[in-house]
Amino acid sequence: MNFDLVIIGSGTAAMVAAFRVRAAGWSVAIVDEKPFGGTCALRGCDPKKMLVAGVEVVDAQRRVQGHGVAGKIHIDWAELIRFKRTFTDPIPEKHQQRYDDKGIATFRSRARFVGPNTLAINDTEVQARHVVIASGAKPMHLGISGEEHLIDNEGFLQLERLPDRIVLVGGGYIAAEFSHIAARAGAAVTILQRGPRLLPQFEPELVGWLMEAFETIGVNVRTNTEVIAIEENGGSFIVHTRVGDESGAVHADLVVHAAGRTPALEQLDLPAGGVAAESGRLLLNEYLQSVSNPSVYAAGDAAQWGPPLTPVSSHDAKVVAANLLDGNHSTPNYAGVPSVAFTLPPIASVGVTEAQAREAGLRFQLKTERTSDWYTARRVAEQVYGYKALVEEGTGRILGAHLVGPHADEVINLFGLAIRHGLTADDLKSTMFAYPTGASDIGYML
Ligand SMILES: Cc1cc2nc3c(=O)[nH]c(=O)nc-3n(C[C@H](O)[C@H](O)[C@H](O)COP(=O)(O)OP(=O)(O)OC[C@H]3O[C@@H](n4cnc5c(N)ncnc54)[C@H](O)[C@@H]3O)c2cc1C
Ligand SMILES: NC(=O)c1ccc[n+]([C@@H]2O[C@H](COP(=O)([O-])OP(=O)(O)OC[C@H]3O[C@@H](n4cnc5c(N)ncnc54)[C@H](O)[C@@H]3O)[C@@H](O)[C@H]2O)c1
Repeated sequence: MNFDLVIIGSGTAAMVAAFRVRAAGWSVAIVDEKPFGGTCALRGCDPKKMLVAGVEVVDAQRRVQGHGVAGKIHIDWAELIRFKRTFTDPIPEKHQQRYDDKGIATFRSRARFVGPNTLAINDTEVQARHVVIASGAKPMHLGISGEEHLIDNEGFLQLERLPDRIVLVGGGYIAAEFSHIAARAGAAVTILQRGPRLLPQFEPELVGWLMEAFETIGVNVRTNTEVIAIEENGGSFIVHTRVGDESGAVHADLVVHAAGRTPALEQLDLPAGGVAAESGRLLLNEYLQSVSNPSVYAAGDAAQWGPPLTPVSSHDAKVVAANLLDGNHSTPNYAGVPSVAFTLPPIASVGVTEAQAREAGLRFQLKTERTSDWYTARRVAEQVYGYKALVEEGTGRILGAHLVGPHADEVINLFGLAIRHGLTADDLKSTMFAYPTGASDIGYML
């Protein structure tokens, strides 16, 4: 079998690249060992946010108690998971149908290199003029005893029953988001974070304000706490920890991996394809092309050239498709990529942080404030609301914006637009945003 292009993976990066290259008339094949759809649609962003939709109601109910709304509601976990499945279950077949309609060949199998332009798929050797590695990321290997007891994001999002005691190992995006879901659904949740604070990707002050929300819902957050072993104990688990020189233990019915993800390259037999990698990362040039095998490109979480986020996977795929079709000319541009952790309320960030701006020697004006008394927060009885904004001296361009509170997940996109397209603080201030909306606060943040 021969193809102009074989794409390893069927997530966002693979799908976007496949459609673009196929539209130009190339023969294209997609190969994934899991059902088609990838992490975001099946095991990440989308199913997670369907669970968030349920617990948002519980959160709103808590906030407005005593403000004209009475009565208690609760999460029926099994029903919430069924609701999620109304979205996720049909996806693989829908994607298969789309590939069939466009004449893209599909393989449900693991792929590995057996030569620079040859892949082993289903025990068949497939020749590929080009290969795109869009194999995504997988939970990092922790190298601790009892690691096999961890479930990952896929397992958590499929739980038919919510266990009573849940431990999340790690303190980044997944721990923050899953803890907010599980605690509001009734579980006792503990986060064990090796680092000194939760969500190190976000501004420390804003994370500090958000910690009140973790306290309110009873999430037990332990920082500077490294998980060193997981022991099975008659159907439940003992999670062994180290805090400085002290050791400790936490009992749990479920232990979830939230300790980082790394490019999924192990199974690909990269040396057989002459594809260079170092410390678990592909060696790529600025066109997202392998430095050692020019037939091979990479996109999305597998490339990890930009932040491991869905819009980045899509952007990378467009860059790679353009380079495949018209020769190397397109390079990724990650300016203004917003990032949100979907806690309740959400925390969001785009552009440089204050620490990055100082380190880079940028000249900027900084405005930061906790704004629990602003109308946007008071209207929904939310205490956690605040921002930090960095505006470049001289040009007035927005360098960074960081938000926590109601609508942060939507408003951050306007700052993203400003950063990506070089808009200034005056441009944003002179824009008439609908009132009263989250965006109508932007003028006061600058
Ligand atoms: C729990 C969770 C929540 C997330 N939430 C968000 C969010 O809210 N917003 C956001 O922007 N991002 C979010 N992300 C990140 C986002 O999901 C990823 O950045 C994105 O899905 C990556 O897409 P991709 O196409 O690069 O890879 P993937 O979608 O991961 O696709 C890779 C595919 O390759 C397949 N594969 C791997 N190796 C092989 C092989 N050897 N042979 C065959 N197939 C193989 C895998 O089975 C997989 O299906 C989240 C991630 C997780 C884990
Ligand atoms: N909303 C979103 O955009 C979203 C949501 C979920 C996941 N994601 C993506 O998925 C990736 C993975 O998410 P994640 O939360 O697993 O990783 P992360 O990198 O956000 O956080 C991992 C944390 O685990 C800690 N850790 C590592 N080993 C540990 C140990 N042995 N004991 C205790 N703590 C330990 C680290 O200190 C780190 O802070 C992220 O990089 C993100 O890009 C994005």
